[in-house]
Amino acid sequence: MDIVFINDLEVCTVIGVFDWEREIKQKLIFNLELGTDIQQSAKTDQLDDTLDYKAVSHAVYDFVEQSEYQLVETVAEKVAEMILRDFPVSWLSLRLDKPGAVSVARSVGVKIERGNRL
Ligand SMILES: Nc1nc2c(c(=O)[nH]1)N=C([C@H](O)[C@@H](O)CO)CN2
Repeated sequence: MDIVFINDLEVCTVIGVFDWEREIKQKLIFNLELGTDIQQSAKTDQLDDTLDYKAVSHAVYDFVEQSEYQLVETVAEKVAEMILRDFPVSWLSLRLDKPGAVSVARSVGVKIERGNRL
């Protein structure tokens, strides 16, 4: 299995459990490892034959920007479901940071793995 990665994708969105958090937008940062097969595209040198990291990045950005979940867990799960459904990805690792959410920590968040490693 090969990996296409996306680092430090930032999205401002409604996220959080407290009343004040429903009134503002906060930054979420995504780091993704996407399991796919890059061998065909390496032979043909054609974008159509690979996982387009630009297309995935914009799909994640648009999905999260329009979402209004309370927990980072839910955002992570829904983004993982969308990627596995809409792109040629068999397995993924997703780290979601909510920087500044806890005053005594630089960042907090979740990391999940979904799908099957081929
Ligand atoms: N495991 C989680 N813990 C907490 C979350 C969360 O999404 N997952 N969220 C909050 C609040 O929204 C917090 O980010 C506000 O500072 C608290 N704990």
